Amino acid sequence: MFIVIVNPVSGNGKGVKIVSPLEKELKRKQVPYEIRWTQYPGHASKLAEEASRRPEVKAVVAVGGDGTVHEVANGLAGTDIPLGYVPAGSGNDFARAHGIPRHPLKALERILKGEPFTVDTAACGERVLVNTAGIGFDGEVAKWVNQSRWKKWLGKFAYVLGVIRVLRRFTPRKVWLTVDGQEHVMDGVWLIAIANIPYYGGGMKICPEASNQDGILDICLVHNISRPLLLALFPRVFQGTHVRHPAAKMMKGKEIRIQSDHPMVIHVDGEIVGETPCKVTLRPQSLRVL
Ligand SMILES: Nc1ncnc2c1ncn2[C@@H]1O[C@H](COP(=O)(O)OP(=O)(O)OP(=O)(O)O)[C@@H](O)[C@H]1O
Repeated sequence: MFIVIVNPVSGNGKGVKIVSPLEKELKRKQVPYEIRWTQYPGHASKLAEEASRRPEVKAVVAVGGDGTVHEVANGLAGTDIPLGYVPAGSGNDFARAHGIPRHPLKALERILKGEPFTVDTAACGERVLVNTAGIGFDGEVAKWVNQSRWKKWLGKFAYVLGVIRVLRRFTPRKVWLTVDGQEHVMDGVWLIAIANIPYYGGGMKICPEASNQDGILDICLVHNISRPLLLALFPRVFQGTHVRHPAAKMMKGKEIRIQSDHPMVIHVDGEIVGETPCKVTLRPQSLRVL
């Protein structure tokens, strides 16, 4: 039995549109399935957790964007039930990182092949991080994008608009960053990204070396840079060449603690989860993916 969890608001309604061809294909292939529609933010986690307790369930398939993957993975991490993904969002960074086809039927074909592999996740408070967490400037951008009506019209380009908007008013902070027990005290910190995959915000390659199969988290901290220089540096994140700039400090670690002189907004996989202080801990090989 496949449980298909669909977020009807993802991708400006794309999630809804692709359900009918998916159902047609599942019926044609005589694959037993159930469709579950999410009714509110957070519902997908609950549905996935319930599904994971049913012995007849072989996999849970998320249909939506990275927010839906995040929620379904939160319900499945630590269990043996694999996560399948049919992309229907605007960013689709999880799909990009795993080479999951954009075409729904091709993505389904891959799921039905049934070749699961295991990936790392990380714990951030109560949440399981699958893709990337962003603290500070990134958190503010994610907050702006999630609340903005522009996402509906601009898709992933809403993140670019968000960067420009937030840049004008963001104040860099003093940060105490502890990576595997080693403390770094940094002034003028704009952002700290903690990555399990290279991308966030719809293809921005914030930590080009990040991999969810290497047993370590990648960190990109940007500090001591003026507003105009940060704006000039920004386009380089799409190629991942920002890492060569002296304002970008790249690190790796398994346990990361962050404190700041002022609360900084945190997003986990694009969802706002709170403010600093926070702790992110690697959970190696904790999620099965199809
Ligand atoms: N029925 C619902 N009504 C309102 N919001 C929902 C519902 N179901 C899920 N959500 C919320 O919708 C939000 C957006 O979902 P998701 O990230 O999957 O799509 P997206 O924003 O289009 O894609 P992406 O994150 O890849 O850009 C998530 O925060 C999720 O919690």
